[in-house]
Amino acid sequence: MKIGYQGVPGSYSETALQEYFKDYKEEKIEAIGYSDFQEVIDDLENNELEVIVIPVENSTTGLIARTVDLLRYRPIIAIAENYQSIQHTLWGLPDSSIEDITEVYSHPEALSQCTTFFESHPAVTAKAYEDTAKAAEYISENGKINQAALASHRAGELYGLKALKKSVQTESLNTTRFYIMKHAETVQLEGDILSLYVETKHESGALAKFLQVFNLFDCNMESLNARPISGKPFKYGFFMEVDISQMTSPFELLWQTLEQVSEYVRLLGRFDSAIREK
Ligand SMILES: O=C(O)C(=O)C[C@]1(C(=O)O)C=C[C@@H](O)C=C1
Repeated sequence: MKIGYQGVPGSYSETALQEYFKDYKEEKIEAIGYSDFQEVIDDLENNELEVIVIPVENSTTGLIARTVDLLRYRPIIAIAENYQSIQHTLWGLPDSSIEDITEVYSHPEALSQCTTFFESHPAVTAKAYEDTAKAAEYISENGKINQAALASHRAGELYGLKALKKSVQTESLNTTRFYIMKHAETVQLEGDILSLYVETKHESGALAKFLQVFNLFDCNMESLNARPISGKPFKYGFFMEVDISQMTSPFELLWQTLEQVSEYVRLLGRFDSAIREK
């Protein structure tokens, strides 16, 4: 089975993939790293890949808009979620020390999870890189004593680097949530959590009407995020997740009602919570 992720070996996405599929025995797993989220998602849509693992939310910085914005109009669907504790280590060359460091490379998301480190080290410049593990690889290959990377324990070890500081992230409980996604045609929908994206009608109370449906169907709202709609300045679409475990009506009825009160609604995922007690 071909599974796509963004990054190179040692990235957090690869770790999420390995952990989620660790007990999978049906066929051999081929993990394929991509440099770009758009390409990973395109290849799932084109059936070049069977599954993808992508980060969608972080406990420190919130919605990962770079990825979820790409999911809005595509026939792909999340069938599960996975949570990873993200503990960033500052990795340098074997003979460098933290006082030598003036440039720190990492994925933009990882850099933004470590703002207090940069505030307390004003001489250090944050440099955006494709992914955390690739940044570690770059430090190793570039051989400059003043450069370091923020990356996982596994990435630092894989690329032969020295840990200059552990747990650099601002929040000790820093956690990233990943979606495990498949092509919509190949999916059997089940699970208590619905992930959806909606654009409401342009009339007063339209969003309130949409949300009222969840109240009527005994669905518990878990999250709501507004994102700008491309090509429509200052118009917003909404990402939301709801828990339907208390719902007694058929799913189809809920869905028909949501379609009636929206301009556009797409199911982005249906799965069981990986952390909530049943
Ligand atoms: O660069 C990586 O290691 C990734 O897997 C990407 C990513 C992200 O996009 O959020 C994944 C988890 C962490 O939040 C930091 C970076």
